[in-house]
Amino acid sequence: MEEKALEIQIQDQDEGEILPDQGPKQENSITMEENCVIDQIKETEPSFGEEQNFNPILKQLDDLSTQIKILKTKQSVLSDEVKGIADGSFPGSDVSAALLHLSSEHEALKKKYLKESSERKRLYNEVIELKGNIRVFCRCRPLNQDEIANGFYSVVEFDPSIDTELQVTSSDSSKKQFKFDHVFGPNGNQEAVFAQTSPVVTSVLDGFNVCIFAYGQTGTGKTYTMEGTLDDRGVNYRTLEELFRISEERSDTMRYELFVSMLEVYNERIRDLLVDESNQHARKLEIKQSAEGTQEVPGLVEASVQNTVEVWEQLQTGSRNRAVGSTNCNELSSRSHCLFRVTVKGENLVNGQRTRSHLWLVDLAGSERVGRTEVEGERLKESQFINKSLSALGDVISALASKTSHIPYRNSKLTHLLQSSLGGDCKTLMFVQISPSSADSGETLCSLNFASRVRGIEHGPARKQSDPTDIFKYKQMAEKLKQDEKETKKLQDSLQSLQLRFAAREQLCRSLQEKLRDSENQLAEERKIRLQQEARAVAAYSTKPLGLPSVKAVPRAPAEKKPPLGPSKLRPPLRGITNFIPPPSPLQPCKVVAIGHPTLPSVDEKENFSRSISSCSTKTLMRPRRVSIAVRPASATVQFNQLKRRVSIATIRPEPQLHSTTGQPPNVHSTPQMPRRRVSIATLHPESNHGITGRMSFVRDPRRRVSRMFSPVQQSRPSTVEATPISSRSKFMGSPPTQIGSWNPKHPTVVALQKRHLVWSPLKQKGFKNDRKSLIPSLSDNWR
Ligand SMILES: Nc1ncnc2c1ncn2[C@@H]1O[C@H](COP(=O)(O)OP(=O)(O)OP(=O)(O)O)[C@@H](O)[C@H]1O
Repeated sequence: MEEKALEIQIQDQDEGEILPDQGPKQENSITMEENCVIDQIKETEPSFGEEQNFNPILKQLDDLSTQIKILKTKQSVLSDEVKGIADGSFPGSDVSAALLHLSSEHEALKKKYLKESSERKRLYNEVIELKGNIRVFCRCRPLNQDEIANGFYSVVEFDPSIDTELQVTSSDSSKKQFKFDHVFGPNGNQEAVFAQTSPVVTSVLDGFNVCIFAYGQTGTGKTYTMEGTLDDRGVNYRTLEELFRISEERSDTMRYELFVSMLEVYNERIRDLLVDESNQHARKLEIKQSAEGTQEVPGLVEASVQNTVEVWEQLQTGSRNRAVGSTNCNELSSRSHCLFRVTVKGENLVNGQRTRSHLWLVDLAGSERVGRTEVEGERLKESQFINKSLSALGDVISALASKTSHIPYRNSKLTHLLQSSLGGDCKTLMFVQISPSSADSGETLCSLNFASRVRGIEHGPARKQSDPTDIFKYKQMAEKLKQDEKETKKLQDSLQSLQLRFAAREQLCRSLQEKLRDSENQLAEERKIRLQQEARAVAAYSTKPLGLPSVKAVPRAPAEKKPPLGPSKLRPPLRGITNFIPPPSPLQPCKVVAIGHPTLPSVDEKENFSRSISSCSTKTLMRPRRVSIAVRPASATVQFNQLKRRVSIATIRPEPQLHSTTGQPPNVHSTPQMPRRRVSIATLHPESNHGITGRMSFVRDPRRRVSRMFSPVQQSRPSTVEATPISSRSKFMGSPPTQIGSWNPKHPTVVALQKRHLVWSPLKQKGFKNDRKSLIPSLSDNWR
């Protein structure tokens, strides 16, 4: 015991001696302690020091003392070295500067790397999205021995040059074509299948949820595709292999941890397949929503896996525990949905960012219809549950396809579990497994139709990566676009109607132009005749003795009468006429008194006026046939208009005596409320009592335009002339009236002048595409 204590003491002392900060002082104290210990031993051992009683322990001590001395020497050398280093042999400022530079460079590179890494992720994700976040592959197994033996044949055709299409001949011999993201024929091997699958799978390492499931009739190869065999591994194993490979590749910058779980949904119950059957009863697994909004199964075993060997072990364990039944379709038919979940936890070693994502690999139960499997009892119940969950899957897919606000994920355990992996921001890949056999053509068509529905889903992944403000902006833009479209449609409609109206107007205008031309010709003709008549009248008058004032004496030959115009000639000329001013007449203008003016001329004045009229009556014949009279209500003087070819319109105040003079009916509208209505004024007639017979004044009905014009040839009935209401604008614009009341203007120009304001030509309007030159302005110009 004592020896042991001594040994420990010495060891302690040795340890203490090698400490660099203990100087020579400590060394001396140790030496003293050593001597002291030797003395103590000598005391306890009386024979100590004698040759014959030499103790091997003491010899050992001696050796140790020598060793200690050697060590002490070494220690002193080392401490001298350390002192030397501290004094100045350590790398100097250059090295420090280089180190600083390197560390800043390292930081910059780190930043660059992070940026590039996130860009790579983004681009990769974009590629996947472009390919489709929900992708559907179709895989057809080869005909098996039984089928060949039974004489069944293949009803599925593939075109080797097109790997996205297949054709199925149904029982009624009709052919139906289907198109998917990829089609694998009976010769398609597991490698080829995984080559197309791997881009989706690796998204899980970038933090995206992924779901791959195999759907199809029993015995079509769902388990073969997902699990495969020992010699020919399926998607599950290959996926894990790939994940390990990539995580190894990224080990410099990322650290990944992989966990696997395996569960089964059997008769709407969740079973953990990594737990022995004996322990199952104590556990009841339920789906709960986590704080992050994902669906979790608390209590589900998550086995950590480091390599593919471990993965394969777990897969085997799960497969053993899986509920497998027996039906007519397939002896090893799985009667449950098998879900293999890989949880990937990633940590970015550069920036410390962490991710957690799930990859679901699902082998669904057979999709065949219940009637086909000829089962009863427990098997029937299983089939019903399977069908219920598969139809729930179909409903979810259908709701996603139609973009309804409510997706019925909770209608079955299967869809509830896969909620975060179907639609939305995850990647989904579906294998539709089919049998080529003619015996299964009905089921094959059902499966393909279901898969086509899945393929019809429009993915909406942009939600995940889009900025909410961007979404709002896009929404606003979309709404604006909608409104713009509506307005454009409205404008197009109105443009169309305007074009129709324009075409109608143009047509009308053309016909009016035609008629105008006719009228002009007729007018020219008529004027010629008129001038001849007037010349004759002047000649006859000049042969008579002077003092014959009355024009009445001038015999009027029937031929001199202005030939009446036919109805078609009543069509008024257009605006060219309204501005027509005839060349100044060589004759004196005829004075005219405005009737209805407050300062009516006296009798003498009237006589003088009558004489004047008589004297100029023949001259009047030489003048243009129409004169204009304008009466200004405020003016006290009689105004004579310059003889023009236009009829002016006067504004008349209500004058009771005027009515009595002109024999107007008492109900003529002359109320003060309508003093400014315009009326048309008639021309003179030389035979009038006052020299102004035939000149009528009308107060116009506010709702009707009334015009009255007397022609010299109509002198026989001046007082019976009735106001002729001008037909409405539309009437004017339409075909010429065949009957215009009791009074028809005989001269087309008169009619035109009365209505000139109503003439409108669309051809005059600016902005119309049709730039055909209207005849109207040119005619007008000519007239001017
Ligand atoms: N592409 C294929 N190439 C070769 N053999 C295949 C192929 N697909 C399936 N098989 C074989 O067909 C049989 C049935 O396959 P599997 O068990 O995978 O079908 P299943 O759809 O999973 O059936 P269940 O719904 O009953 O699970 C298996 O023997 C499998 O080896």
